[in-house]
Formats: sequence, structure tokens, C-alpha cells
Amino acid sequence: MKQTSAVVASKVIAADKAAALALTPVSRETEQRLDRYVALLLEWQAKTNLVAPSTLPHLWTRHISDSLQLLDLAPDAKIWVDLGSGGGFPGVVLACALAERPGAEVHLVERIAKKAAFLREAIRVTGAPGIVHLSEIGDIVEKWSGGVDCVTARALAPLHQLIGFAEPLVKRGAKALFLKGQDVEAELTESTKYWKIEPKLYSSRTGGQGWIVAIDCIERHN
Ligand SMILES: C[S@@+](CC[C@H](N)C(=O)[O-])C[C@H]1O[C@@H](n2cnc3c(N)ncnc32)[C@H](O)[C@@H]1O
Repeated sequence: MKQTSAVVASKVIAADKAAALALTPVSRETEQRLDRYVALLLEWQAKTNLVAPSTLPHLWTRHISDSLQLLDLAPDAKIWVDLGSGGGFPGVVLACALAERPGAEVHLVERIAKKAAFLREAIRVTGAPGIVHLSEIGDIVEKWSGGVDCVTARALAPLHQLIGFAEPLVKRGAKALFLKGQDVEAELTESTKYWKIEPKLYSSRTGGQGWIVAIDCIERHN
């Protein structure tokens, strides 16, 4: 029997979702929130470029599992700040999963108004504990007044710049978790020219050539 391309596409996405949930299991409630987020993202993707179109068939493994794996590295963190959230990775995904953690909140920082509008809608439809800030990162982190347990970023900037963005929050006790690609070693070498850091490096659970850089102390070289 001949299958339409829409049927084939939905089977590819279903298989990818099953693979993602095997890698990074979530509760039934979180899965339902993530389903609502994915449906909204696919709807908005037609008019706003939120993720690279070539990655859409692998949205669950490439983007959702990639984001979810951070939770294990900060199991007690309640207050999260995601820098340059864009289409919501990792911030909205973390908020969906953290909805069951009492007192949890995820702050999403994004400077483009259209993307911030999408993030607000994603938080509304999922009911996740997210707070969207339409702002430049530099403007908001310098003035951050509350406590922060964990600061995240993915696909935002070279590592030495991410460290600079996160420094005010790490100085107040936050742990930084940055999702990085295959050039991580070179980025770490470059970063040590500017910063005194003792990073921990974890290979991505979702395969490929991804890495997570974890940092909990940042000092400038004199
Ligand atoms: C390449 S996208 C990555 C989005 C998302 N983190 C992901 O992995 O899919 C980077 C996002 O960061 C935002 N951004 C870049 N520099 C920023 C800044 N200085 N302040 C706030 N947002 C910024 C951009 O508007 C964009 O949406």
C-alpha cells in the first residue's frame, strides 16, 4: 500500500518521540505538556523560523531530549534562567518538566519580540512555570535581584562569551550548564585565556557530537 508523505512524516516523528522518551523519560503529565508545546511550535514554525527546518523530523531527539538531559545535572535546582531561549530550547522544555517540582520557575531571556511572543504562548498553552523576559541578556543579568540556582544556554555564543553572560549569576551561587557542539575543546582553551574556571565536561546523552559544559565558579584573570 502506498503511503502519503504526511503519513510517513508522522511515523518518523512518532518513532523519534519514542526514541527521545527512551533516552530521557518523563512523566505522563510532562509528556502531555511537551506534546502541546511541539504542536504550537510546528504551527508557528510555518510563519517564524524557530528551529532549523532540517531538524524538524528529529525535534524530539535533537531538541527535546537535548534539553531534558540537563535536569539530571542540577537535580535540586528550582530557579533556572535560560539565556537566548529562541524557540524554547532548553528553557520551555525544562519548564514543562519542572512543573511538578514545587517552587520551580524558569526565566526565559530573549531579545526578539516575535520569539518572546512565541515563548509566552508556549508557557500559556503548557501551563509550565515559565517567565518570559523580552530583554538583552546583559541588561537583565546585571540587575538580577532574586536567587538563581542554574543558568543555561544553547546555540547562543562562543563559550567565552557565555561565561561572561553568566558570570553575574554564577557569582551569586548559580551553576552554569551550556550545551555545546564538537568544537568544545577549542572553545574551552579559548575561554581559559579570559576566565579562571574549573569546568566539568559531559558527553551528550542524545548521541551525536554534543557536550555539556558545567561550571560553578567563574573568576576573571587579573
Ligand atoms: C541561535 S538561537 C538559539 C535558540 C535556542 N537556545 C536553541 O537552542 O534553539 C539564539 C537566540 O538567542 C537570542 N539572543 C542572542 N543574543 C541575545 C542577547 N544578547 N540577549 C537576548 N537574546 C539574545 C537570539 O535572538 C536567538 O533567538
